[in-house]
Amino acid sequence: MSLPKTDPTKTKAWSGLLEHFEQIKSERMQSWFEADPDRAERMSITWADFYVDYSKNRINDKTLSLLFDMANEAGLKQAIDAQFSGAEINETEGRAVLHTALRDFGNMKPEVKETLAKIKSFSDKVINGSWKGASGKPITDVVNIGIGGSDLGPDMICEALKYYQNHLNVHFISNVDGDHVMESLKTLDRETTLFIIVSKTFTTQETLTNANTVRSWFLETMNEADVKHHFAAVSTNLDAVSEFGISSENIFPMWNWVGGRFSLWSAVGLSVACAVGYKNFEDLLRGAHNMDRHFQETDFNGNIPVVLALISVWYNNFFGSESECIVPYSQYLNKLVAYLQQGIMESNGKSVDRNGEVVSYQTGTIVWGSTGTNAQHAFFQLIHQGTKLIPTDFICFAHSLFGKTDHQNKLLANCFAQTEALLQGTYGMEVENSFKIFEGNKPTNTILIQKLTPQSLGSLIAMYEHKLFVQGVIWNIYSYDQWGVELGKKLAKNTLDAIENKSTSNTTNASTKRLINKSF
Ligand SMILES: O=P(O)(O)OC[C@H]1O[C@H](O)[C@H](O)[C@@H](O)[C@@H]1O
Repeated sequence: MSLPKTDPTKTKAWSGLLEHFEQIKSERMQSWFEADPDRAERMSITWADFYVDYSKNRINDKTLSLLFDMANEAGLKQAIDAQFSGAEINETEGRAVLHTALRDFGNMKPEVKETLAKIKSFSDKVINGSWKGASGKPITDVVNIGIGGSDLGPDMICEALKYYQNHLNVHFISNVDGDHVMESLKTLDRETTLFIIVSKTFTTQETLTNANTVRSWFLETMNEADVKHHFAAVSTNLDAVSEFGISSENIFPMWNWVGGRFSLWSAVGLSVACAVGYKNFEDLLRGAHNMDRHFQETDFNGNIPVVLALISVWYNNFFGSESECIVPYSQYLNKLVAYLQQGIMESNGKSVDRNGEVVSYQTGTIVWGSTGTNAQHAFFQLIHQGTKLIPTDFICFAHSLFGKTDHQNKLLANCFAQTEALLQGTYGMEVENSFKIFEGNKPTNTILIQKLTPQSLGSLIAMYEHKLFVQGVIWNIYSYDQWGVELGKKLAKNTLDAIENKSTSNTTNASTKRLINKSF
């Protein structure tokens, strides 16, 4: 089983969409709402504790039907089956893509089960204090050292599930910036801190540099023999971890069939299990699995990731939208966008198709955003009155966690009101002058979830994972490699040699040469 290799622009549906776009590109959503009282009901999906309203989009039934035709012609069903079957759909790296297998409790690989049991026992001990530091004190602080997929996921989840957090403080050291490392260490007590080094490859320059610096700092007052009480690691490269000096009982495996940006469901989530307890970590995984099943089993027209992906393709490839915005109305989700940026942009930032040909159409969207209501007072002006069409996802929760009704009502009112303002603008209204005109007709999706729980959070993240996969399938690209990151890494190595040796004789570019010389 492999991924189909269909050029989307050669499908019948693509030609149909081009023609259809010309017919409806200037139509106003407002008039569709007025003409069709069932629009909101028809263009929404209720699933588990999710209500997804996609009616405020510049689509009609014909658009949807053509988009579904395109998905069929692109072989989306076959692609979904190929992914879940464990086929090597990451062909350029010769790997399967099975992050979904990490959360499939009914059908779990023995090595995954075993690792989950190890995560449970380790995190239980750290939380209940039976895991002792070298001097016999319980752990108070857990520090995750990793970058990219080995940092963004756990950091985002720990922040999102703060409400469920126990007494442990969690910290994240990611950037190779030494100031970041030293700032993070400033308040930590060596005797009560546990460091988890997370790196799929265990070759990442930033993580290894940071891990070495932290170990030297640790050894300023502690002994080599104490390391095993304070350092754990998560990696596929078990030899390199042992070489670093971490004892085997503190090593957690991960596997090549889990991409870094999809790895929070593996032992990469160890800091999450420590922060919120294993039960909540498992609930997160179960929530993701529920979304996996929805994605795998639901017809395209009721399938949340599929519908959201196709609508996004519609704006990207027909309206020419370059970016999309994500605005969660929950301060807990303030790291969600950074996390999704890696997932979405590292996956779909590709310009060669699955046949090895340079694409003739747009692929990966630029994803950006921040939490509401803060974003309203920052960049919303541009979405409302700027010249660009920026489809926006509004994510909100029906119930808050602390039950502050007054705040919650205002938070939701702002969220819903923004989608309406973007839809209506001042169209048909009398305004004093042209500066006060809001064009409106700006597309939004609203994802209303009952409550922020580990389970609903798991479902939400899995929703975006599947959405990006569907887009990659349609664009005929390989979403699961990331060759583009490699060149910069190579050049950084050469440049480091120049900086360290204070010599630019091997630096060819004049601008880089001057920059290096100015830094001495
Ligand atoms: O987990 P590591 O092997 O240290 O990799 C960390 C990160 O490295 C690179 O930047 C990759 O592009 C990312 O996908 C990965 O998450």
